[in-house]
Amino acid sequence: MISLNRSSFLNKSGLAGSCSPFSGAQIRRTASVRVVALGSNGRAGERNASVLIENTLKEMREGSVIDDVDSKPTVGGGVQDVYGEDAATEEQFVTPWSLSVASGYSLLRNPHHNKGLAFTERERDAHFLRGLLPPTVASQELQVKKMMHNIRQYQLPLQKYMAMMDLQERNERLFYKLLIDNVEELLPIVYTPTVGEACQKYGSIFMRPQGLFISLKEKGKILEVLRNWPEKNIQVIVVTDGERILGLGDLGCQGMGIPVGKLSLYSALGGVRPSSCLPITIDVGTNNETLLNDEFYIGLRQRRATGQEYAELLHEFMTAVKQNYGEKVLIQFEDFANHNAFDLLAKYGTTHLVFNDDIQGTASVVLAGLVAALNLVGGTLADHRFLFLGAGEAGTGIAELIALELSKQTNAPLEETRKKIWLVDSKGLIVSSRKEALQHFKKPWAHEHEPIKELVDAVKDIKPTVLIGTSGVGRTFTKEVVEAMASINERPIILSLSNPTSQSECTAEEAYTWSQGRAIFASGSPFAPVEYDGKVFVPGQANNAYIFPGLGLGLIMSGAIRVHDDMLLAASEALAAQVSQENFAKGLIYPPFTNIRKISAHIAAKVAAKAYELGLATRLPQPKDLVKCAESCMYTPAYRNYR
Ligand SMILES: O=C([O-])CC(=O)C(=O)O
Ligand SMILES: [Mg+2]
Repeated sequence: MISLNRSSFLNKSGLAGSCSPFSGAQIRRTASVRVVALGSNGRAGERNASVLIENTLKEMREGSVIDDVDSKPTVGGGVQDVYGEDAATEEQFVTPWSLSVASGYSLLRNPHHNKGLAFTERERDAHFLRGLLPPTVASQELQVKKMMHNIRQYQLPLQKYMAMMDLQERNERLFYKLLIDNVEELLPIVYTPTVGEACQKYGSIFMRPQGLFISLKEKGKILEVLRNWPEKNIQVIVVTDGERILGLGDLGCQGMGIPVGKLSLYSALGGVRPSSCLPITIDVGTNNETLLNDEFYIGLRQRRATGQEYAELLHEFMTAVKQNYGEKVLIQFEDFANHNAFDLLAKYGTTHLVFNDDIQGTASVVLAGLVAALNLVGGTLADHRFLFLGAGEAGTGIAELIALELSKQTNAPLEETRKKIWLVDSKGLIVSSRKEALQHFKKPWAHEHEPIKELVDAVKDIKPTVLIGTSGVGRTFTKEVVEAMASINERPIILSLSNPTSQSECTAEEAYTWSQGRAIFASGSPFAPVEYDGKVFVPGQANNAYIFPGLGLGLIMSGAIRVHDDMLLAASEALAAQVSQENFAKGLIYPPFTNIRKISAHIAAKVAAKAYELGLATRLPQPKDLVKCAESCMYTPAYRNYR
């Protein structure tokens, strides 16, 4: 006997929260598929049932079940809850979708539906699970407690990472419950710094593939590859080509850890449903000799394709994504090398819903921190002078967003406000005499000045109030540099943004010690609190993880079709507004991650409001209360009850 256990039994309104973009007709049609399929489930109808199921699954895969139902506009953005699983409260029932042969075995092995020991007696009866589980029925809370206990036993962060990935592949809701309820503790595991180490060792620790791998071998077939992914309703893609993974450089195909990690934050921190998230790694080879010679390397064993070959593959990818998922799928570019990142953003920014997290997400989070820091140091943004070490994606991206904000605040042209911002790269201060030889994204920062080679001399000469590290090179904010900052400023603002921890320009301890406890410090990867001179200093984490989940949610829920710089400013403003007096009192310029879902809802609301204001939102009419809308859209990982 074959049973198709897949359906959506929704709450009465059939809405995924009060803001569902979902039409009733779609929902009825989806539900009826299940009724028909189960209706043919007797022995006599077995063959017919299996044909019907095949066809139904094929239809669902191709989207016709969901898409061709209604002449009215249907999905206008929003966080789709296609099967109503998240709309259902804990009291309401859903049916888990899984194809089984008179056994719940496949249900137990389906990470979207598996609840392990939390399957109730009733569910064990209804879903052929008897005997496949030991007799105990455990609550999700108890499972969380046990998992956290187990994870804390591991000595090495990488072991914790592997345990978390294993859980994600085994029981998705439990994974997200763990992550959401223990965000401060687990963020450094599923994200920076541990994810960096995981990418470096990805081939050796590789167990089950996560995400979609698109290599040069798939040229000409990318649309087919996308269709191999089991989920049809994708709303967010994070894509990397692995060439600049954090500050660790070219990790080729092993960069997959990054899109996987970023998207788990989309769901945990931003409430975007996991089934609508798609991690992708584009493998065009690697120039990393160590990996090319590593017998466990999982990617193409060739040097990187460049030029036309690269551009063609990327273009096929971008075209296929739009063709398969439509205009409103968000594509987040992540950890591309400078030479491709700026070009891809410029090329596809006008035709696709794209943003580059390293250029724009990082810029937004840093601007938020600087605006918040004004509460501690006083003055306006225009009263400050900014010096960067590192003039790549993050450096020039942040610089440009600061200049844009300054221009809006002071009505001065961008060319003028840029002059308050100075950048140092590996060859020294970026000045006009170097202009000809500079890469295009550095040219706007080539101001009139004598050449200066060393950072410390640039600090002494420019006298910045804010020093920002985006170099990808660890320990470059030396004692001399920090002391110079502290001799110029009562409260020097020092941001060491490079990731992971090994690449941070200085440690929290160094920043506080060398500035005699006067620095306002934040870093890209987390540092533990530091005790100095009998006082405890809590460093902030200036990481784009504050921004992209809320930004993405705002784009999706408004049905935005393009990302605009003003949305990044809106996100930044929303984040800065979430820093409380209590945080300031501790010297913090970012709120703690514990409240991140609330923060993301506020960011999403501001971003969506901006999308409506700019005429870039397609989900109409505009919901009245965007914060409520964002909150009601959010995925929650509590188990659903199965009928
Ligand atoms: O992933 C992170 O932690 C922040 C980021 O985008 C990067 O460093 O490339
Ligand atoms: Mg990145």
